[in-house]
Amino acid sequence: KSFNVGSYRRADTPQPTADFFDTGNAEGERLRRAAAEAAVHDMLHWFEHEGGHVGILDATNSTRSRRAWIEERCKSKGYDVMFVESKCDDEELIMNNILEVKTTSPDYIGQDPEVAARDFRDRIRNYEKVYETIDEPHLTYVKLINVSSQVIINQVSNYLQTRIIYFAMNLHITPRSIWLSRHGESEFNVLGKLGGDANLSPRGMAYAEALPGLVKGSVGNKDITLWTSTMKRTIQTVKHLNYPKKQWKALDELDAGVCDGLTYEEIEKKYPEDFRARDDDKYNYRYQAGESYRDVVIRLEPIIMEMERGSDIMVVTHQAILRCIYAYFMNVPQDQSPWMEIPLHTVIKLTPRAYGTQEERFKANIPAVSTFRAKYTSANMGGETAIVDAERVKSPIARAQANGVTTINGDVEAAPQKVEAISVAESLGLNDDTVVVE
Ligand SMILES: O=P(O)(O)OC[C@H]1O[C@@](CO)(OP(=O)(O)O)[C@@H](O)[C@@H]1O
Repeated sequence: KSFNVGSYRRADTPQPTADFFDTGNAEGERLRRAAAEAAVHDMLHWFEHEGGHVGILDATNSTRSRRAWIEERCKSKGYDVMFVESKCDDEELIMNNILEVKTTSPDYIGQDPEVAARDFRDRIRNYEKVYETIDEPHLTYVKLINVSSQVIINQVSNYLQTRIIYFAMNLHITPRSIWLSRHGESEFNVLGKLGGDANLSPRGMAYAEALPGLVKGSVGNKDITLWTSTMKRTIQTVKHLNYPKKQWKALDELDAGVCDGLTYEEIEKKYPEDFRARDDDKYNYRYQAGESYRDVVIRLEPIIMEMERGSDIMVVTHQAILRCIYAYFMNVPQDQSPWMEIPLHTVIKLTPRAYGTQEERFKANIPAVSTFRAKYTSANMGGETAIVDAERVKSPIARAQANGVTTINGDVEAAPQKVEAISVAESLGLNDDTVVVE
């Protein structure tokens, strides 16, 4: 979990000018100190009382005294500290950073970009006055110079620290985008069956044909690389795209083990306990002889690392895999990520920026079944929780879907649990125009 001192400071001082960061400004110093103390306090509280494991204190800890204070606060509670310093003296990189900050930082929203750029330069000068690069021999640190053209490490002693170094070395700041799509609708999707290695349905093939046109506008002349899983449905989906292609086993769909090839309804009948257990904790539930979302996240590590290292990439893969990749870039909590709706026949474009990832969606006008199934609660039976769950999802169609009705471009098709779907739809006040159950 990240504790960004800037956002604590913004609670009092949303858009300070550069003078605020001058150490001669007593009030600025006091407020900055208070923000840092609040962030450290919350981080330690999170470790002690909320089961936190790895906290990131995101701040300009750029003096020896500040680092000593952080070390003392953490060590006194028994927590290890590792510092990551990003040092930059390459003028071009600094200019790029200023451009990025003035367009995306909440400190400069709504301001004249030129004024923002000048102010940020002055702020850097104020930081420089007191800056002491990290070189304390006893501290654990990684120092990245000019992004990662030089990397200095010190007192590294455990596995997690080496992973952090590896990750930091793969980061870059060259602008790029990532296009994500599920494969086109498959024959298994139409039947409601999980897993397998089915071919695309005729509508899935139509999506494959439409894909070049769908991405053309946003990809333009960029040299993108196309990644798929090793499964037929993703390979068939990229058939008409003319970019270099690479297949990754690590992008194959979550392995449903003994449930592979079954529908959700069949699983519920055959393995009722498993079915419930998965709904209770979908992130951690591991299919018998198969995988959990947690397992998938671990096997995706090399993919994520390559994505961080690389340039423009389009990834065509599966529902569960896309949930994990999307959650990584969009910061979706673990317990929510397996329940996200990632519709078929839609391209999601993600553009990582300094202060968060921008998202755009391009929907092909080709109908597809919905493979989304909501958590099994008494909501499915139209009970009290139906109301709670229904409020969580916004539109009437999404509400119907969340309760087991499958949607095709506005028409609602055969519901897996027809009777429940009708009663839930009625209890939600959906009218005949919205819900058609065959
Ligand atoms: O974790 P849940 O929500 O079951 O979603 C994963 C499922 O999505 C599916 C579709 O239902 O992916 P896919 O589109 O790759 O076929 C299943 O194969 C897979 O088991």
